[in-house]
Amino acid sequence: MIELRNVFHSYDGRPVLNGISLSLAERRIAVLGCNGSGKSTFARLLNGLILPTEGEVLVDGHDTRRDARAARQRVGFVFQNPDVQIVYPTVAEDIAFGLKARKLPKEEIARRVEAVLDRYGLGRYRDHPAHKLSGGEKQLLAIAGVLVLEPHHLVFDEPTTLLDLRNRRKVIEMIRGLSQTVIVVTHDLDMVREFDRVLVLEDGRVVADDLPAVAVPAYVRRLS
Ligand SMILES: Nc1ncnc2c1ncn2[C@@H]1O[C@H](COP(=O)(O)OP(=O)(O)OP(=O)(O)O)[C@@H](O)[C@H]1O
Repeated sequence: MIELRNVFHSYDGRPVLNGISLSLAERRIAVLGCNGSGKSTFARLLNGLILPTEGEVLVDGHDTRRDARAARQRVGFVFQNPDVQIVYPTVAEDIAFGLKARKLPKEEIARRVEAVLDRYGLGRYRDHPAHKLSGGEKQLLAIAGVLVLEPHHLVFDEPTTLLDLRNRRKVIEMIRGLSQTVIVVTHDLDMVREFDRVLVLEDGRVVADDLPAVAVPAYVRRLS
């Protein structure tokens, strides 16, 4: 479970999140909101990429400030743009990167990389230059590179925004098949219809927190 306790965040003294308290335990949680409402800031607080200006974020009881490493290892983060996440020349090397950083034995790294390549249909790209993949394939690679680390929770920041229809479907399928808790920031209202919970942010506050059937229409009404 990820818990936010009276969380505030400001950039250079300008408040962006204003006193959010939530327990996130459902398997599929979406975060909706207009541009600038604070969604990315919210998402980044969940794995300690950003620390709250005030308040606390706890990941399975680990405080992202005091126990940053343990908190971070539990929450995988997938950025909107996979280019910021892909750092190594080939697909297999890129997936292995996070495991090497954790100093796991070579055999275990090889085993886990192969398992993820197979599972997500990336096997044929094993030795392929990562920068030559299509946008959708890059997004799948970025997700695979996070999943290989076996996080308990996954945060996606607008995972389908840059994708065409076919790749959008692939990524949605991939997310659907995950066993972890998944928190997705998105503008994709279709994707969230099957989720367990939808949060709507406005000016850094949660203005709706409900099942999709209730929260999505509430969000659409607020837009009009
Ligand atoms: N690093 C930063 N420094 C200063 N201001 C920032 C920074 N990151 C975000 N902001 C500002 O904080 C506010 C909230 O930004 P945030 O990216 O969290 O919103 P968002 O809901 O994800 O928006 P979008 O849908 O456009 O991605 C915006 O006004 C933004 O300009």
